[in-house]
Amino acid sequence: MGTPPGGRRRERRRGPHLRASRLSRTGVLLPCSSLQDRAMEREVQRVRQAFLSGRSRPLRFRLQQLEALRRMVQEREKDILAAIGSDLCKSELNAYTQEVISVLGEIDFMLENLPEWVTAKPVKKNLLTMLDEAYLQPQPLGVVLIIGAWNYPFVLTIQPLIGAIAAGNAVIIKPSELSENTATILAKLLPQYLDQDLYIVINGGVEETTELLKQRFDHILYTGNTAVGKIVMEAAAKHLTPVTLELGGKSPCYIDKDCDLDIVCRRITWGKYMNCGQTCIAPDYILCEASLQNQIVQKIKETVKEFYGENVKESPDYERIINRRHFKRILSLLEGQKIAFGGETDEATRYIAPTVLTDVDPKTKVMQEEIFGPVLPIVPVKNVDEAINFINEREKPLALYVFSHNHKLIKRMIDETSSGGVTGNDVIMHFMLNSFPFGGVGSSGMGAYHGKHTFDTFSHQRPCLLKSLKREGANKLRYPPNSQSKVDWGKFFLLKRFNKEKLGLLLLTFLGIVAAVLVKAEYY
Ligand SMILES: NC(=O)c1ccc[n+]([C@@H]2O[C@H](COP(=O)([O-])OP(=O)(O)OC[C@H]3O[C@@H](n4cnc5c(N)ncnc54)[C@H](O)[C@@H]3O)[C@@H](O)[C@H]2O)c1
Ligand SMILES: CCCCCCCCCCCCCCCC=O
Repeated sequence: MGTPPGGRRRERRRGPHLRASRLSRTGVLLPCSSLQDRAMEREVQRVRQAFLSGRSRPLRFRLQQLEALRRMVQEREKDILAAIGSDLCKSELNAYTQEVISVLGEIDFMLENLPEWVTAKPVKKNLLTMLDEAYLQPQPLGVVLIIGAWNYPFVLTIQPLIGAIAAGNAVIIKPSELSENTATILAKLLPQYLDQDLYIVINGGVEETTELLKQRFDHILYTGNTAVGKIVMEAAAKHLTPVTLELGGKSPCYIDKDCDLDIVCRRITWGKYMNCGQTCIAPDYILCEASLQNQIVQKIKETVKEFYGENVKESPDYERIINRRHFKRILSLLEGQKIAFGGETDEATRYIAPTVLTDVDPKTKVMQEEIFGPVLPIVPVKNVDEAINFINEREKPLALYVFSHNHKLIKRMIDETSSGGVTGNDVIMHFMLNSFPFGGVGSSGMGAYHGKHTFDTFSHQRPCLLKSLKREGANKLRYPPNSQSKVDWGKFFLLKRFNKEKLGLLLLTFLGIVAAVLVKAEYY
């Protein structure tokens, strides 16, 4: 079990940390001044120089760095779990299953598949290129910036890093300052295991992030809220830097009458109250027929007792809200609502009990913003049609959940709505399958990562066509002066069409057969 949240004492510690406005990299602290701005620029330059040295590119080097990262996680596991524990009041066991497992799994997956992914892939050729070499070569983008989130501060920062290293990039990692213990441990450990010039950690708050975003990167992957996502994208646009935005939204959960409510409520309770509701893909609210409401409340209540015991506050499996700002924000969502159970809070420890709200009016505040806390509103709807309309009238969510024995209903819900990802008859679990791209759509984000998708996000698929300086006769067809005969040849080569009235038809046909045979021989 990590250090319990220190309430006011911890809040005070975080204040000066931000005001000091320090750029800390491997323990380097700088004064708050324009000197710092130039220091930021120099740091990015230093990383770029390291990238330009070319040493991040060889497969052997990437594999070594990934192995070193795995060693770091294994050797310093206790320190990492303690840091996550202190930030979110999370037990070591939960920190391990919710964060460390995914990181280790992702590293293993990369190590296993990277040799194949980095290999150039031949592409299908046409008649114009049949004698040439044509392939796609994945190449690193350059210097990428990863801005991590605080709610799963380890996995949401390190998982993108794994793919960025695998793709051969240099990386600047900016952990969230809200999860300050994890940010500190990352700044301490990563330079001990990874190349210190290619992969650096810059810690700081809004001021440092703002300064960092003025620099030029070759890609930015940001995880966090939609408002800051827009700031990141605006800053990136100044340099035409591509972005991956892993944002949030209100992920709906539709419960059909035809289902096993015991199991449904157990799965929803797990996904909603894990990490005290601070999960980007947690079910945000429930849509169901009014007749189901009371049963759902009763079953979630029973499950909460089964999971966390009589006294949730004492459970090692129940976390706390990250800071006082978010604690107060969540409390304000309860105003005027019918609390079916839960609702107990403790400001000193930022505890909010697992809470369910019933008969929630969609116009109230709790239905206007992502909750990101352990509060579960139930909004009654007449039927699945109304549920689909309800979802489609709102911003596209990061996740969608639908529970039913009726497979056709689940398929219909998928066909007629849009969201980043979907899990049918469960919650959260699509995050755990790394063959899926993880990301949002519309206001819940753009781009995606996990597994090969992270490698692709941080790679440029470079089309390479290698010709010979011989065979100039055929190339003359495209040089001026143009003629009808050249156009006919062009049609033949590119459109596989030829003018039947023209002489030479027989010759073209013959050439076509020869070309087809050659292409086949070249391609297979
Ligand atoms: N899609 C995902 O994978 C994913 C994962 C985790 C969280 N999220 C989303 O993140 C949100 C929760 O994050 P939050 O809203 O509590 O974050 P927050 O408001 O607490 O701050 C997020 C970060 O943004 C930075 N920031 C704030 N203002 C800034 C500015 N003007 N310029 C530059 N940087 C600035 C802060 O330094 C901080 O590190 C939720 O919407 C959640 O769904 C998404
Ligand atoms: C023992 C079984 C292991 C299964 C573990 C499932 C853990 C789920 C962890 C979910 C992490 C979710 C991260 C979501 C990102 C957005 O906030």
